[in-house]
Amino acid sequence: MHDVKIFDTTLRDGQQGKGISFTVEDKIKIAKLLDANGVSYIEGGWPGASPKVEAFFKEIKNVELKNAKMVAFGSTRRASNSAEEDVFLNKIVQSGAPVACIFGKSWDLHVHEALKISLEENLDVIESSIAYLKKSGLEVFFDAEHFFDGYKRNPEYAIKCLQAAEAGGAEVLVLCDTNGGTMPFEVSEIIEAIKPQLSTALGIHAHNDCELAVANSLTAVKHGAVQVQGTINGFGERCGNANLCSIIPSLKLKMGADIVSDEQLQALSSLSHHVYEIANLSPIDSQAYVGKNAFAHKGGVHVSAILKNPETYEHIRPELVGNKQEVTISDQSGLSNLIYKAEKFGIEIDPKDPKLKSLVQRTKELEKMGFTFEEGEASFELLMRRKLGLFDRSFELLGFRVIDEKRGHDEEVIVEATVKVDVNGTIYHTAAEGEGPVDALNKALRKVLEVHFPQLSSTFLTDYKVRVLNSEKGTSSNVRVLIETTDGKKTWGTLGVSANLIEATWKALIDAIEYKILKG
Ligand SMILES: CC(=O)SCCNC(=O)CCNC(=O)[C@H](O)C(C)(C)COP(=O)(O)OP(=O)(O)OC[C@H]1O[C@@H](n2cnc3c(N)ncnc32)[C@H](O)[C@@H]1OP(=O)(O)O
Ligand SMILES: CC(=O)C(=O)O
Repeated sequence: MHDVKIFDTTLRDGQQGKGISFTVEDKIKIAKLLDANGVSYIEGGWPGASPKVEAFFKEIKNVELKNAKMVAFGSTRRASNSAEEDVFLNKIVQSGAPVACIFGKSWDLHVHEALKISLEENLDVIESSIAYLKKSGLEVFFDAEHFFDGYKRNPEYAIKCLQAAEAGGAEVLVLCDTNGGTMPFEVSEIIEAIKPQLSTALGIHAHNDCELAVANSLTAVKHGAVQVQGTINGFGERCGNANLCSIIPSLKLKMGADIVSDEQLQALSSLSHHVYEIANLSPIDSQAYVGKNAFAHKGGVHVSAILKNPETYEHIRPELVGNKQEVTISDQSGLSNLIYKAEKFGIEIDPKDPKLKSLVQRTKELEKMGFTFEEGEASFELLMRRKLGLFDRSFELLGFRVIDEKRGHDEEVIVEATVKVDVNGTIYHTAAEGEGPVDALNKALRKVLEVHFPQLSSTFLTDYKVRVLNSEKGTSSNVRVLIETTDGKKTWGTLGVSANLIEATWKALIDAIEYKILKG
């Protein structure tokens, strides 16, 4: 495989995605991560477009980058002025970035409709803009905007635009699928058709409007492209840009391109999550390679096979990209799912133990009632231990009562819970007020339990979700309550199902507490 360079545009095109806005500090953090992860070029933004971009370029000069070069983005010059006079081209030069990437028109429609200049004038605009940046000492890439659409309408003119960029001295001619509507077979055909007419290296910049940006990028590389532009997690305008979190492992593991080291590849999942966190977005669990579910197995047939050999249902070992294998428990589980989980929980089992078969059945019955153990794994571990005779309750409930009292439209609700429990033969009766019924119950219960089990004092609820299961029954529907609890180090999920919201909550709460007591 020929040499391929990764060009990241998360900080420029990625930020053109709706809902994504990075501060200068965010951009510095991301640039450092990209550099550490082996990216060759980092496009920092369009100097002159916003003061934030200029502040970024000023700030990034103080950061020592080990792998990557900074790139300043912009457009070809305005037709009404020379390149030397062009405000934006001069902003690129002043940014201090050693590399410039400018976009220019290669679709005649855009020249006529958007720029409103002649086709000849546009060729001069492209060549003179690039020549000026080259003369200013920069490495220059030309983003041929709408190249594939332009080529399909007027191939001669689209090629002339690339040749004008070549004449100006561009180091790489980047073919842009700006509207994201090109098919991979078109990318193959068009690249093969233009190659003989050019002597400059090609790059690819694909958008994801047909969910093909990654496929188009890899196809372009297969046909000789030496630069792939994309963004972390595929952030970008409309449906996003080509996702580098898929392109990097595909290039390295499937196409043999030596673009990042093994260690950098292992940091990919973490890079993806960091960038989501900085962008204040929730990660997409089903994301290829780096998503939480990318190697999660649910069907019993799959789990049975991966226990024998993971290659049966995994296209790569998850550790190569810093991800991990997971097995979930559901109504589609078989004995193999349970065996896998038992090992994970540290429970020694005899696979022939008939209790396991009855646990598979019980799991399916509970799932039918509305339990989803995929999210309530701690509840499943307790169920498994109970079924195998490996778990005794730490306390017995003798009763609880929750009172909600409201005495007028504008009055606050007063909530009080009383709890009666037996701990090691001693009976306790406690009461507490709370912000709501869950809070009051939790407080009343903890008054007793934290005395006997001090480890509980470090635990608190981080999430509480309620889902109505059979909504056609209206207010008498079953509800599922999912609780997430943490002790600061570990987080675990528990659940309860009932037609009564308080009862469903109680079950989830008790499992959360029992789980912590069990784990010490
Ligand atoms: C495919 C891409 O993603 S390209 C990058 C797109 N990103 C952005 O646009 C984000 C940053 N942009 C901006 O902040 C602003 O658009 C600016 C500062 C660049 C320009 O702002 P304004 O001068 O107010 O112009 P406005 O945004 O209304 O229109 C864009 C202008 O650029 C011109 N233009 C578009 N492409 C090019 C090009 N390749 N070369 C030269 N001029 C171009 C348009 O014809 C239009 O000019 P006009 O005002 O004479 O009609
Ligand atoms: C240049 C660019 O961002 C595009 O054509 O999509």
